[in-house]
Amino acid sequence: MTLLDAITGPGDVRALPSSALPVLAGEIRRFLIEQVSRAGGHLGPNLGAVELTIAVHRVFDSPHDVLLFDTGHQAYVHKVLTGRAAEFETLRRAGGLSGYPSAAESPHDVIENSHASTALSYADGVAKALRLKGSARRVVAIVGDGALTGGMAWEALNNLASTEHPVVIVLNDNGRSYAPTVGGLGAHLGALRSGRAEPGNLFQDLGLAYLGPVDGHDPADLECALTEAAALGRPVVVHCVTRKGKGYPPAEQDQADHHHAVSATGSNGGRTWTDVFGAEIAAIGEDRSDVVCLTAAMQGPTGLDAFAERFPQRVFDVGIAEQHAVTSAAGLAMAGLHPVVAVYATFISRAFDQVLLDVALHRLPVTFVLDRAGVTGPDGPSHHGMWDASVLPVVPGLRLAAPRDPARLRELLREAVAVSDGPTALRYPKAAAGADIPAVRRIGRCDVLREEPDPVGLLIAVGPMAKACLEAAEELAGHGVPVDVVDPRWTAPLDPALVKLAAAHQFVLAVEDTTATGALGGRLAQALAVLGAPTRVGTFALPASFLPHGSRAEILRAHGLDAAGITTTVLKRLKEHS
Ligand SMILES: Cc1ncc(C[n+]2csc(CCOP(=O)(O)OP(=O)(O)O)c2C)c(N)n1
Ligand SMILES: CC(=O)[C@@H](O)[C@H](O)COP(=O)(O)O
Ligand SMILES: [Mg+2]
Repeated sequence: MTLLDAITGPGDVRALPSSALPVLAGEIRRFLIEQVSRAGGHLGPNLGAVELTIAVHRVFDSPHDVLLFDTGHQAYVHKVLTGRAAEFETLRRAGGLSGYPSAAESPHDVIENSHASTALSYADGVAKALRLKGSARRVVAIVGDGALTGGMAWEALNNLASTEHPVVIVLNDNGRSYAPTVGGLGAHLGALRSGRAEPGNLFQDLGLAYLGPVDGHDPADLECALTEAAALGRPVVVHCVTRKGKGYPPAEQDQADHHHAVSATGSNGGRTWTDVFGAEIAAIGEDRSDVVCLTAAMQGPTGLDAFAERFPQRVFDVGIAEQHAVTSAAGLAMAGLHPVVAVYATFISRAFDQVLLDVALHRLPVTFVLDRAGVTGPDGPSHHGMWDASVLPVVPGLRLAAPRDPARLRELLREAVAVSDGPTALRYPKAAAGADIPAVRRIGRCDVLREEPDPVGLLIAVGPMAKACLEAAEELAGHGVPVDVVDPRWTAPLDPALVKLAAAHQFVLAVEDTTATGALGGRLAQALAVLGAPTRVGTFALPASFLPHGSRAEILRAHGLDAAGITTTVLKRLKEHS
């Protein structure tokens, strides 16, 4: 029986003698390495948070005290210490443990959103409420150095600094996001870590108490500092210095790669959309010296490494700061360049105002490349890229494209960076990019992929849905239901040629890897209604809800967005209207 076997909750962690803590930490590391290497997930961040999380649970009393994990990818140790070790076999799998805190799993879990830089704002709000309710519960925010590069974090610190709220800010400083933390803050934290804080202390200058730097892998140091912080009764930063991947040499030596380890079964193989983008943007960089790229602390994951290697002066990592990235891109465009902002689709939501009023209002040539669009998979509801294709079409002058295959990604990316009078955006999923799908002919901006002599309907295959739509069309032909298939390529604004093509069919179904609200199908239906066309238009997309984690294929299949589901839906809807 190991110490870990006996941990059913934080009470068991607090009951351990200090002498047992290094043994427990070692057991937890071995457990994480085994579990995460098999299932995939955030190995490096969690190996770095072992002692820190043990200390937090020994000094504070969750769930009476409120523990707020920023981003939440480093909460595996928290899950182990709150009685969920036995469920780790199911980590990030459909129906199993989430890779982030989940209130449905435990009363110890609070923030479910995996978007960084939010924990201090939650802490500010929770602390204000507890104060008004006369509660003595304490509030603890565990925040990474990378998350501190997000603007929200400083909006919250600005507020917290003017209060006497007992908020303990555990700064988990390993000096990195994926890559080393950038900017003046990265340098300042480095100076504080080394004790060379000649320019003073940013946190103290704001009016916050500061304790540190503390060895984030020394249980006694950590408990002493957290106990002192808890007794202060005012907002305090406990600056813990940790190492990402601690205790596992491969993760310590290649910290970026082990930030998010792929499962032992490996990825689904094959060239990904990100690979295709990465090669093409580097080629474009050769042809267009005005093209520059921006990343929000995710140069590698968004495929910009090749461009950065070739053009180091033309790629800008702004930290986890998507809002700043977009408006800085607006500045770059105002000064005559063509910026490409590469972010995951889910994170562009954070910068909608900047896209709308800092870029589009000025009709600036900024191109947004939205990776991980649509159903993302194991990262769960706040990582699915399900809202960009609904919100971006309301931006006046913005053109949105969805490539169906590698050739179209290259083609549409070049079309996008050739636009000089407004913003453009491309979106593609976290998946193998598959083979090229040739067009029969082009109408307007659309590619006709299949054309029947006497079709009963039209499938509008948006982006990566093309393959499943063509397979469905083949199945439908076997049922004596011939349908045409068209790929719009540019999904917003609506192509008049697409509207005209749809008006020529009795039945049209738009198949989309995005939430149904605001999708292309709805906008097409409105346009056809204005024309008075008799066409029946349907949208076949994801529900307007938060989808749990699982594999991309499982989730798409569950919502009928595979060939079989599309076939069934077409037959069902044709029958309803017969
Ligand atoms: C708004 C937002 N942008 C990007 C990401 C992707 N992301 C996940 S973890 C991470 C790095 C976080 O660094 P840090 O806060 O220092 O935590 P660490 O992994 O070092 O423990 C990033 C950029 C995110 N989760 N949220
Ligand atoms: C927590 C976070 O936002 C990232 O680490 C994300 O989990 C990475 O996902 P990918 O594996 O799709 O790059
Ligand atoms: Mg970090």
